[in-house]
Amino acid sequence: MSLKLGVPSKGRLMEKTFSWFEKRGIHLSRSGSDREYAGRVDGIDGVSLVLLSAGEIPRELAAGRLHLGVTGTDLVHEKLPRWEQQVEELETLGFGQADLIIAVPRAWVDVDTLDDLDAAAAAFRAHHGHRLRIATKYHRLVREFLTGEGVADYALVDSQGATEGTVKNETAEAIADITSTGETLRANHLKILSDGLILRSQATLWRSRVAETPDDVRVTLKTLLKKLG
Ligand SMILES: Nc1ncnc2c1ncn2[C@@H]1O[C@H](COP(=O)(O)OP(=O)(O)OP(=O)(O)O)[C@@H](O)[C@H]1O
Ligand SMILES: O=P(O)(O)OC[C@H]1O[C@H](OP(=O)(O)OP(=O)(O)O)[C@H](O)[C@@H]1O
Repeated sequence: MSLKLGVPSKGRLMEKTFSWFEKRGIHLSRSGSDREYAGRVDGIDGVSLVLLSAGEIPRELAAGRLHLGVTGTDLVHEKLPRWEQQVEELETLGFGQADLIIAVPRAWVDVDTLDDLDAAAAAFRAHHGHRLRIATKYHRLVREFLTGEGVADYALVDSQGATEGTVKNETAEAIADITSTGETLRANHLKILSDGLILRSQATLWRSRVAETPDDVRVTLKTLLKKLG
């Protein structure tokens, strides 16, 4: 049996993950055409590369179909309830840094904190007859955070991309999304609440706690982790 290593199949996370491994003597590459999601591993025997969406890596680790996987902290915490029981964080990789935050329109001059948001939400409901809408793909993390902070009078609306645009498009009044440089927020006239940081995320190497690990895989894992330092 081979050790299955899951890596994001495209974009910045894939390229940076490939270079991170390369620096440690392990060459990961996509085999075949640009559009073919098959991979190869040179520099160590017994490891198969599985290329898949960053968002699916947590589930595959938790199902034991991957032994190791690279994906963001945000995706593991969002997708896996009690994630510590299912995966072990082996190493943070120093890229893919992004903050999950709550942001509101810059024009809301009286709303700078979660308390202000809570007050605005009550006023919004009284005025519009429905709850203030927060667009996000991070449903679990946002709910847990707002419950902990005592904010209750809102509704989450699902947004799987271009989340900052939902305010302009009038499908939400506020958003909870990842920000890195802050450019997308600025371009969409949004501001982060001063106490609206939910989670700091970065690309991380995770080990499945449930994947079947026969002796040959155990030996490969040991060799690999030694190389990765
Ligand atoms: N602007 C950014 N800068 C740095 N990291 C980011 C940025 N946006 C997202 N990320 C991180 O990259 C990882 C992958 O996010 P992304 O939303 O692209 O994955 P995904 O949902 O699997 O995408 P897809 O389904 O399109 O492959 C997440 O951990 C996220 O925190
Ligand atoms: O703070 P910034 O540097 O501007 O980066 C933040 C943006 O990056 C991510 O989007 P992505 O490019 O992955 O596209 P998406 O909207 O389809 O998720 C994230 O969802 C933000 O929209």
